[in-house]
Amino acid sequence: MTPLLELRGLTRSYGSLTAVDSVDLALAPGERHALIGPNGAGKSTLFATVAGTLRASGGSVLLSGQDVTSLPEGERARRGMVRTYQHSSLFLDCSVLDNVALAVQRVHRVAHRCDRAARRFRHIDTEARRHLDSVGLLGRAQDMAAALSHGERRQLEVAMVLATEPALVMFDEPTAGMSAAETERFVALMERLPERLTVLIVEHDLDVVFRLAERVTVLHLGKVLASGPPEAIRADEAVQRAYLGSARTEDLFAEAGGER
Ligand SMILES: Nc1ncnc2c1ncn2[C@@H]1O[C@H](COP(=O)(O)OP(=O)(O)OP(=O)(O)O)[C@@H](O)[C@H]1O
Repeated sequence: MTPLLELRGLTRSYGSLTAVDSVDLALAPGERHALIGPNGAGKSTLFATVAGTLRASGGSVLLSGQDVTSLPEGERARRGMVRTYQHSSLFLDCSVLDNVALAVQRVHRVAHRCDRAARRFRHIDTEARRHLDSVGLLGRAQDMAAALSHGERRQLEVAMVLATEPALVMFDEPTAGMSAAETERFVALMERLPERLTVLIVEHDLDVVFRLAERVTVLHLGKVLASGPPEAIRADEAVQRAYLGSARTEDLFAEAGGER
């Protein structure tokens, strides 16, 4: 089967520093894949290079077998590869519903403005409400986005991503800054995402990673140190050594062998 996402020798340098070094990776359609690694391992750089936010210095990125390496981020998004940002990308002075309507409009290629005209087409309104419902925010549809809590804003961003009808969604540390309750709600939302969606997630909270991911890739010094199912990653001695001395070592092994 053709991988939904494939990286072949993907490399990104900053001057003489090779932050991402010849990374090979393949995600099957519908796979939930997490990218982890100690601080400075190259996760953010790899993520941005895959999304097209950063240019690759070498190697290639293939989406459903098509080489997208030379395409800018917007064109990759139009082809179904959508990323989230650590900082919010919402229109805070628009309603919650209008934020999603704008995302739906982009898919239907209708000119977008944050006012009532954004929803003058019934199908856009219906679609936007459906996506809001799927993330549990339909009850907040008429509120301003600015009135949402941090966790709710992240839920709204998921609705906006879903509205673009992506094949691959790349989440950049989605639970950063969330309370425990918000994280719990967010993980439940991620677990309810449509099965056909392929997900790549960079996440520092290893508890979240081990709950959501079917496969985990560990980066260390820009290279793939290990890639496999969560249980194998936890048991991997090279991974344990890479995390040694990091505050996250405990997270990595806290649940080893335990049930979730
Ligand atoms: N814009 C930049 N210019 C120069 N070096 C950079 C730049 N961005 C990152 N680096 C370096 O590249 C390496 C990888 O950094 P990157 O941020 O990708 O790692 P990371 O795994 O995401 O780290 P963290 O978990 O701390 O966010 C590090 O050595 C970092 O100092």
